Amino acid sequence: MTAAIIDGKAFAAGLRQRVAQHVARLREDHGLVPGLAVVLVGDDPASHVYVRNKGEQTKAAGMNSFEFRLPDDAPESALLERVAALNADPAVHGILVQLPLPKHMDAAKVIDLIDPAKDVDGFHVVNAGKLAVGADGIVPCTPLGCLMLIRDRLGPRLAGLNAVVIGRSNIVGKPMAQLLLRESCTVTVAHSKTRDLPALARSADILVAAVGVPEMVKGDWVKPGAVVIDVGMNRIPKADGSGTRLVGDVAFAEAAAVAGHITPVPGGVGPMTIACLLANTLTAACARAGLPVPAL
Ligand SMILES: Nc1nc2c(c(=O)[nH]1)N[C@@H](CN(C=O)c1ccc(C(=O)N[C@@H](CCC(=O)O)C(=O)O)cc1)CN2
Repeated sequence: MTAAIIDGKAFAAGLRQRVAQHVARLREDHGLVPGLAVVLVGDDPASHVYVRNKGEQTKAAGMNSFEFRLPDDAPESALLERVAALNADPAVHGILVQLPLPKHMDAAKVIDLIDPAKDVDGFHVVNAGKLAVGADGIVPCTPLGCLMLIRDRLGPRLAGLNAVVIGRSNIVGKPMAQLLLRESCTVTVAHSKTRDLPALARSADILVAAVGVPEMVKGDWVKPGAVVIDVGMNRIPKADGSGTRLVGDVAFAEAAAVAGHITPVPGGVGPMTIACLLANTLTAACARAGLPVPAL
């Protein structure tokens, strides 16, 4: 079997277009322009690229983009003050603090200060709690994007399928498991202490790898025909020593020989993250205005 490749880049482009159409209607019918504020602390080169892309894609969708930068050695209080000001700003519907933060800052404390209604990352405990109890809230972008890609391949009815999520982070693994549970999948969350992970992975109709270990999931971990979603983004040295290349948590060629559907890295889950951020910002703006939240 050779898996069908899930083109996250194309799917994300379609989602951004649908968001832009809703944004245009919101402006025409209600004079409302959603606004997204992104706060970047420090000099991490990858974060700078992600934040620039977020700004460009926000504007391309017809929304207002506000960007704030703080130096690497800024005190935590400066970031907390910025978040408090954005909470109070009526032009801002979504707030995102780019992670990772410098070591002297406590990400949990910063996220805790974000107004949950503006927490377009869906990382606040209020939004995590809403997801856990099945209430409407803001869902973290990467797992939301993964679910959209899974649904696109398997249809809306995932009930009864076995899903294995490798990784238990608050940002991806746990919300991914909650989303699949909400779809009535039978969900197992695996982690570094899981016994016989290859056998567990082989039981999965849906296998999500979000562990941060380059090419850890081998071909013989994959059930024939499974949907394999690779959230990993790992830079490893090229074989000829001429720089680095990006690989996922899945050994792509091996897994693609067995799976039914598989996301590549790059071009799979990654582009969905920013597209879902735009969708969450639209959702937050509609919710605050008391307007129906569009189905995307
Ligand atoms: N506050 C947040 N911080 C971070 C998040 C997040 O969702 N919220 N996620 C990541 C970074 N990230 C967005 O912020 C992000 C990462 C990767 C991509 C992407 O499109 N990746 C491409 C490859 C890019 C490359 O070549 O390096 C792909 O996979 O095709 C988008 C967004 C951590 N921080």
